Amino acid sequence: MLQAIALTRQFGQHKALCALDLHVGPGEIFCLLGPNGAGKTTTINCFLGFVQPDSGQALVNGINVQQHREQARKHIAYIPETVMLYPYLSGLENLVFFHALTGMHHSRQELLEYLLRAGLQEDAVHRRVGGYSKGMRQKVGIAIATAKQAAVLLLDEPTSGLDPAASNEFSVLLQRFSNEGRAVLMATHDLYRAREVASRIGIMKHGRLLTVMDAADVDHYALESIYMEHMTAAR
Ligand SMILES: Nc1ncnc2c1ncn2[C@@H]1O[C@H](COP(=O)(O)OP(=O)(O)OP(=O)(O)O)[C@@H](O)[C@H]1O
Repeated sequence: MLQAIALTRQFGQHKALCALDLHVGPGEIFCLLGPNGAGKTTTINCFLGFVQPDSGQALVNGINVQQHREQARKHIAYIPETVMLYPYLSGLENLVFFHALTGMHHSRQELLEYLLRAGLQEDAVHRRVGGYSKGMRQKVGIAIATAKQAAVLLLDEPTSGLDPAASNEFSVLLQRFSNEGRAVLMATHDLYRAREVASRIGIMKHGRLLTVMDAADVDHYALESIYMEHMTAAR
């Protein structure tokens, strides 16, 4: 569903991505770990078509993003670290607005149900988003993503700043995405959450994917230890 083939991108003299190969299949949750500047966001931005690779390919459902950006984007839902919403509109009004942009046509009632399924409290649905917490805004983001019914979900540090309960609820929602056969690629600094939710975990550094492991094969301590080994190694 998601494939990076020798994805390479340089900014000035700096190599942000060095021949990155990555594959995320249907129903998989792939968590990308790595220090600041490792290239996680650049990878996601290549799949979104925000960044053009110098060489290599980013494929979404077999569609080359660089050649057919709009077509590829139809298959993608994206949740950034901070979901940008209209503060003077309610959660439901935001969802109605952003959903209309996808060209799909769910009824208001159906969209309301998407919001509730994303975990937004019923009494918040009609309140202005300006008064929402970060976790509540993320839930609207999840509802926008689920209502789009995209095959692929891209997330860039979606749980940063969420309290543990909200972060846990977020994991449950990701699991639901995965159970529906969607592919999920999530960049995160949260080793604990990655271990909890991922099917596979990749560690990036200096634009390279250093290792990929099945989450089931490591416990939290082992993951932290593998991560630290890579961070302290010369390369
Ligand atoms: N538009 C840009 N112009 C110049 N350099 C950039 C640009 N985008 C990314 N970079 C550089 O590419 C490298 C990788 O950045 P990227 O944002 O992909 O890292 P990251 O792993 O997501 O980091 P973080 O965990 O801090 O979000 C960094 O050195 C960054 O400064």
